[in-house]
Amino acid sequence: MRIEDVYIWDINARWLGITPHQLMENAGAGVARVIEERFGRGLRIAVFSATGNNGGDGFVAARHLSFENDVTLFLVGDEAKIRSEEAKHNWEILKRLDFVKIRVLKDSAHIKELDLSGFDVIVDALLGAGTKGEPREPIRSAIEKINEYAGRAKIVSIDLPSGYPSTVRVKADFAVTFQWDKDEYEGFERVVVKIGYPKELYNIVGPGDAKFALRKKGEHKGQNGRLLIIGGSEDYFGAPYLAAKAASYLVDLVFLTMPEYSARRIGDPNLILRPVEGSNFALKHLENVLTIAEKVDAVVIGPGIGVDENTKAFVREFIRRCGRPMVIDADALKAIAGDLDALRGKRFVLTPHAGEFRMLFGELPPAGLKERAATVMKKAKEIGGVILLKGSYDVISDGKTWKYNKTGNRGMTTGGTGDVLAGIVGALLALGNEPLRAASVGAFLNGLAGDMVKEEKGENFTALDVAEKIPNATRWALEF
Ligand SMILES: NC(=O)C1=CN([C@@H]2O[C@H](COP(=O)(O)OP(=O)(O)OC[C@H]3O[C@@H](n4cnc5c(N)ncnc54)[C@H](O)[C@@H]3O)[C@@H](O)[C@H]2O)[C@@H](O)CC1
Ligand SMILES: [K+]
Repeated sequence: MRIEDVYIWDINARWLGITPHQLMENAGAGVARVIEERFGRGLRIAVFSATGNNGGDGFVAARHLSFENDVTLFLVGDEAKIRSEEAKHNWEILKRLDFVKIRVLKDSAHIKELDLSGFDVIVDALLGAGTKGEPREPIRSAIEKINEYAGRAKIVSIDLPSGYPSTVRVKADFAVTFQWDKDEYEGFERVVVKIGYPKELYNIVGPGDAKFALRKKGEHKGQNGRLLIIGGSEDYFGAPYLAAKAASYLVDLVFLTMPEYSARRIGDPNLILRPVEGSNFALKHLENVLTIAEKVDAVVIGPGIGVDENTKAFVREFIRRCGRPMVIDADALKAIAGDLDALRGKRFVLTPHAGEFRMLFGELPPAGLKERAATVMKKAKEIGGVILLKGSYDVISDGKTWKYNKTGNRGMTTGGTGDVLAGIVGALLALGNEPLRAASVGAFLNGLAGDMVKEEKGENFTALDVAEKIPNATRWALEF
């Protein structure tokens, strides 16, 4: 597991309603269970907790262990410094118990005098994932004290040997780590216990993914993404406009290239217009549009671009020659159906609904979520890119893994919400996100914006309403 995944899953778990209290209870109980399974019961056990959540896990473990063992809890530090609600809660419980002995060790002098020779097991809950730098006093003395008993008592660390990764660390027999065993932990034995994170976290898209995707990179104009939207035809100008409008809330610069005929109807100062002559895209525009694409970080092609044969040839050639990550949407999907070779070696997201999926791959996606995911994953693998299959649950895959998104509502069947989605995904690509993350978070934010509009207006709204709610959806995710 990567630290990044764990960060995202933690936030998404909270979004699903899983509380820090539940996690701490399961963590502490898991530690107690492992100790009793390995060493039996009727033991004399010392638990060393400091004032962070690692210490909080220690408070819970002490309570669970005290049912059948003789437990002493050593608090290293000042009880006023116990930080989180859940750790405080568990500390207050411990203080009400009469069969758990508590000793508060505020300074190193008291720790140095300790005699731990009567204990069979020492539980180390001093420092965990929140450690910064070498352990400071009085925790450092507590680590040294525990290490005096290495080989004599069993030493079990919670999450990490306290002090890790510095060399001043507890010499643990093993550490009990929680559910997501991080790859970067090494040099000590680990026993992994599950603490109630559901399996959905591997696949569901939530605010954790969004927070990660929306981190700002730079303070200067253009450093936070430049996006090009290619779309519009004699029949449509609203679709590319909606995509551009949506993207303009997320990136610094949005270039909109459209046939002059429809570009004339757009007067939005937030967008940079780059019209091409005539009423439809055709091969003669290719070099010009490729030159514009060189100046941007990502491209969206397709909204309202139409299905004129010359336009389709333009789309195929553009995709073949463009070196930027691309969102290929709407009519552009029609242009590449039957010529998926154009995608070879490209970084891209296709955004079909079920009908377009069938047009591309010759089969309708199955109905059940897992079956649907398997199909999307297989096709994504075949074409070497990301597919975002739109539906009541959106399914996204890069061929290696898959995600699904549950935000959104029936009101979003209104025309143009797909264009908004393409714009958001393009913007997230332009911000430097991997196509899988851009597509997943795009689906999430689009649906969330739609849900926010529904709150206000009911189910009858327009795609422009959705686009205009993107700042709110983004803020909600960043503040979650
Ligand atoms: N979802 C989660 O994040 C879960 C976390 N849990 C536990 O929470 C732990 C992380 O908790 P926290 O983030 O509170 O961090 P820790 O409890 O690891 O440590 C933070 C505390 O130690 C202090 N500290 C940091 N570096 C220090 C140093 N070098 N010397 C002395 N003091 C130092 C900080 O000021 C802070 O008070 C995990 O290791 C795990 O045990 C579990 O309860 C399960 C769920
Ligand atoms: K620890």
